[in-house]
Amino acid sequence: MSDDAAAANVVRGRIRFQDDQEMTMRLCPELKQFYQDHSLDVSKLTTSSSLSSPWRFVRLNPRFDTTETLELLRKELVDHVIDKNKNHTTTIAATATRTEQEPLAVPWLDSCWAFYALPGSFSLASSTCYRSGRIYGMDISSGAGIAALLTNVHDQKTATTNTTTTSSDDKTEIRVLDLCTCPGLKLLTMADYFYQMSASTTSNKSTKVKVVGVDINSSRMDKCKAIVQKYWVDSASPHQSSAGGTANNDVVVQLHLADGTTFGGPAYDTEESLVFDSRVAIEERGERGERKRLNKSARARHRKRLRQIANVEGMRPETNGDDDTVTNTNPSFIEKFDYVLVDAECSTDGSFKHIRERIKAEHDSSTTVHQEENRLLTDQAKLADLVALQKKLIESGFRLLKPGGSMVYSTCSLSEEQNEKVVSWLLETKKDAFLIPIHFPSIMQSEFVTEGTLKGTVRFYPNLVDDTTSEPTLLGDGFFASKLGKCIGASYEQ
Ligand SMILES: C[S@@+](CC[C@H](N)C(=O)[O-])C[C@H]1O[C@@H](n2cnc3c(N)ncnc32)[C@H](O)[C@@H]1O
Repeated sequence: MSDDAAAANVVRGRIRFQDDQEMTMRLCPELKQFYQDHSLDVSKLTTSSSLSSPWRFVRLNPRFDTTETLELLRKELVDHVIDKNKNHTTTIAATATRTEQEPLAVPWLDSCWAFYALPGSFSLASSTCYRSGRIYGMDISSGAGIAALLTNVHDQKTATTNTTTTSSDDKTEIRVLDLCTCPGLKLLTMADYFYQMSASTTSNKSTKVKVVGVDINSSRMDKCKAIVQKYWVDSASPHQSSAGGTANNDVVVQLHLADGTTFGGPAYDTEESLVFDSRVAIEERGERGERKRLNKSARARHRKRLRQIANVEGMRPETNGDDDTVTNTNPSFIEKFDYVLVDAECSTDGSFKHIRERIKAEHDSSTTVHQEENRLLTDQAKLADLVALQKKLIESGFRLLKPGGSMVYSTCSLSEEQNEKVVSWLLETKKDAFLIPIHFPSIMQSEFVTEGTLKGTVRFYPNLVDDTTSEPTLLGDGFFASKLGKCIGASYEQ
């Protein structure tokens, strides 16, 4: 075997090299060292175009008929294959594999999450299903993080029919917080999960769910608002909406433009931060019949309505339950949450898109943003600032978690400093915090999904293996996830 051929072999967590690429690009030495230190053998990298997943993952929007969406997707995939093969004389049936023509259900995640894999070459931007909001583009590793947060059983092979832990009949509201929410794909996954639960419930007593997203970045928040509305989170279904049907008020989505490290604290002003509420969007759509750009007076009414909601629900001093006296030196002024996601700002070094951009940045002086990102990994002072922010975010998320609730801390970094060490820090500083093991039995035997260096956490390494076989495993991007619980009551074992 030649050296190049040997390099093309994939071992755990390593990037696949293609020896037919002419141009070899190299990372700056520090960055190269970083990846080597984190199990990514990047001694030689090919052109940026080769550094991508064989798969593109999508999730189906439950507000549309899923059989219909899958049928439409199938047609789009066939067109895609025709397009790819149009310069070849052989027939499509002879050249296209099943995996190219079928949306493939991800076998290792419960089907309630509706994740499908499409060929990596399929363009979402030109897909009608995507443009009409029938499918979301979302990596499967991120999906696994949400499954870990909202369910106890994470793996398809062991999942039972009822995976929810939340549909207790005597509970009136489930509260979910996404502390770093933009652009909002995980927020939508959570809202959709509860939407499906409420749509399928047979109980007369409906469970109300509030999903609250927080982010500090205003341009990302604008994008998030657009995404939330694109996917009809503020409606039962696009068909029902255009036909004047009922909207879904059981799952409310709220967005706050705010600093997650102080959100809900004493000096915190909900009235200022609330920028979207799905109930207001539903009311406005009811008045106007369809979504249009708001004019000046409509914008003023919109602000007023949001303020009214914020006033009613916002600055509510919490009751002095015995749970808070121990954990909370910074009492919260909003009701606490059953589920908290802290998908923290990170150095993004596990993500395909960012790795690609990083490599380009090292060779192209015009891409200064990504050169700056590269420095995040190699400049110790910048890394320390980032870790300090992550600690504040995880601490804030834990402060806002109800005793008995669950929280996921995740990043798309492979760095221990930003992952296991942040979680260990929280466990050491909060006496009522404990780790809940995340387990995906069928894939954790694969070379790309392992337990983290902290027992019970999980690491997904970016999967660049061309596993487009008849029974592919379907793994995605680099990701780290940990699940934490909060003890109930003041007297607990340390
Ligand atoms: C990894 S991204 C989140 C991705 C998002 N969870 C999703 O699935 O679409 C991290 C986000 O954290 C936000 N962020 C950074 N510092 C923050 C802070 N102090 N408070 C709230 N959000 C913050 C960034 O603006 C960014 O949108």
